[in-house]
Amino acid sequence: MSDQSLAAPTAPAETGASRPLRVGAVSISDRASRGDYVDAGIPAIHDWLDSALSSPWQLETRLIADDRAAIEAALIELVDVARCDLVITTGGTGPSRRDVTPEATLAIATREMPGFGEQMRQISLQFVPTAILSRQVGALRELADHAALIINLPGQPKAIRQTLEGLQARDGKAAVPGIFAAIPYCLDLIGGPYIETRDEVCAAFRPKSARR
Ligand SMILES: Nc1ncnc2c1ncn2[C@@H]1O[C@H](COP(=O)(O)OP(=O)(O)OP(=O)(O)O)[C@@H](O)[C@H]1O
Ligand SMILES: Nc1nc2c(c(=O)[nH]1)N[C@H]1C(S)=C(S)[C@@H](COP(=O)(O)O)O[C@H]1N2
Repeated sequence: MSDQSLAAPTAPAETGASRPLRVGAVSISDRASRGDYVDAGIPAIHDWLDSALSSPWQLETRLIADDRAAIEAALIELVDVARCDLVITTGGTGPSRRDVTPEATLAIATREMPGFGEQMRQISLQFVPTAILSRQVGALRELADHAALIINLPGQPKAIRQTLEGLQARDGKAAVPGIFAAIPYCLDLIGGPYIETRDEVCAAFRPKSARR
């Protein structure tokens, strides 16, 4: 975890109530980044956000190799320079030697948000027994005047929708809620824009007192 002095603990985060959500999408794959196959990670993140978000948003994308320094640099640039509110990574969360996305994320983060990793593994276990192999984390990077939530998704492109959206039961209710249901309120709390979702894809949950 990076030096806590990055965040000024008493400083209010930048208020972003009425601007578009800025999202960073980072696909981390040795083979996709050198062109062995076409990257499917960024399109999957884009398409899911497009289906789920009803309020305005913008996307900044990066395709990089499983290289810790490159991942850290991309995350820092997306938060500090591009001023993303939310950064979604895909790939590099497993146990292979080249999988270093969680280490890079925690190295540039100010605080971990353990619920995201826990919930994503719970969701993924409904789809694949190897879900326990993902070391994915969620974390905040907090600057004096801006903050972002960073979440790691597995590299398998199908996992992107599964973890963000969760699993619907036959009655249409969420059998296992996707992690995105908690993201709008998390963004409220860290000073990001107030975002809205399409209930049929992802019903955002906010306490009554936080609804507008
Ligand atoms: N960015 C991507 N675009 C398309 N398919 C991908 C991508 N990342 C992973 N996959 C697919 O998901 C599978 C599992 O992903 P995993 O992250 O374990 O790949 P990997 O073995 O680490 O290799 P690499 O980092 O070169 O993608 C891959 O074998 C590939 O079929
Ligand atoms: N939803 C979902 N989660 C998943 C998977 C998947 O196919 N779907 N693959 C698992 C596997 S096989 C691995 S090794 C880990 C890490 O994958 P990564 O290195 O591509 O991030 O994610 C796990 N989580």
